[in-house]
Amino acid sequence: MSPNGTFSISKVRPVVLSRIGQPTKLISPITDLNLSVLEKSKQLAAWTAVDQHVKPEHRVIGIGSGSTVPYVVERIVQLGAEANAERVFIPTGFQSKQLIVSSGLNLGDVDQFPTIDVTLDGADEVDRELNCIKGGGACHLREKVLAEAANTFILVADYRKNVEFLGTNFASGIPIEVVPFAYAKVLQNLHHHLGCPQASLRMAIKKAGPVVSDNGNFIIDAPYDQETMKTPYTIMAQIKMLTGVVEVGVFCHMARAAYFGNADGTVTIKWNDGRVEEVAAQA
Ligand SMILES: O=C(CO)[C@H](O)[C@H](O)COP(=O)(O)O
Repeated sequence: MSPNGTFSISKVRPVVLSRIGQPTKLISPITDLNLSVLEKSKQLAAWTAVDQHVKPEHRVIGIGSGSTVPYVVERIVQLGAEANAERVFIPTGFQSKQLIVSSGLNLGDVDQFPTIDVTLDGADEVDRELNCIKGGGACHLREKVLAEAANTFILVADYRKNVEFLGTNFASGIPIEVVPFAYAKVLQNLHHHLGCPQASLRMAIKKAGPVVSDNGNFIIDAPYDQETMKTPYTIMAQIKMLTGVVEVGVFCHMARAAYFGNADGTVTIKWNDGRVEEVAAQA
């Protein structure tokens, strides 16, 4: 890695190391010299996940949202026009729809294809049991539908998202999509009945007023203490029961594996059976 934070190697011999350090399988070489360490880690996670989970026989593929997912699409495009000709790609929102279309891939929707072979998506944070926070980009309603519709749901993220307990680095809280007219009532419930006095309506940056989701709804961010976040299913279920809530950005027991690109060029893979693998590219 160069002092300015970019990878300075033009090509490396790719090797996958298992947990006990034995080479097991080849992965993608590092070839792009211009990406920052953070971007490279996202790319490594995404490419490795595509290489391991997008199978030749897969026909319906879910594409998630965020800044890591473009590398998923980049890798899928590299599989070639012939490999992708018979496939249809299902987006989780406006961003991934644009990505699919601009990449020349076939676009579908989940109402046409309610069963998906594999969905690959980003995450705001993932804990040791593969529970995750999603919705930093306000797409978690469609993301959860595509995660549930998928036979295999895979998370891709950079090293900052790999945590023991949710809420460690992602401090803004649990994203909650609510129907607009109910937002004040949901906030009141969170403040007074669900132990979250800091819950607030997410405001837009380059627009006056609140963030509006792709579904025309508002987003509330609800930060909870670490003790609460140690049992994310409980708080997720309680929030979901509030009338006016459309979806909660906590996904429990859904992912088969999470791929985290690391700053040193390795990838950590956490599996839903508790295994943890280290995948390394060696010069
Ligand atoms: O949940 C999401 C959007 O609602 C994204 O998947 C999440 O925010 C991760 O994004 P990034 O890859 O940019 O870190």
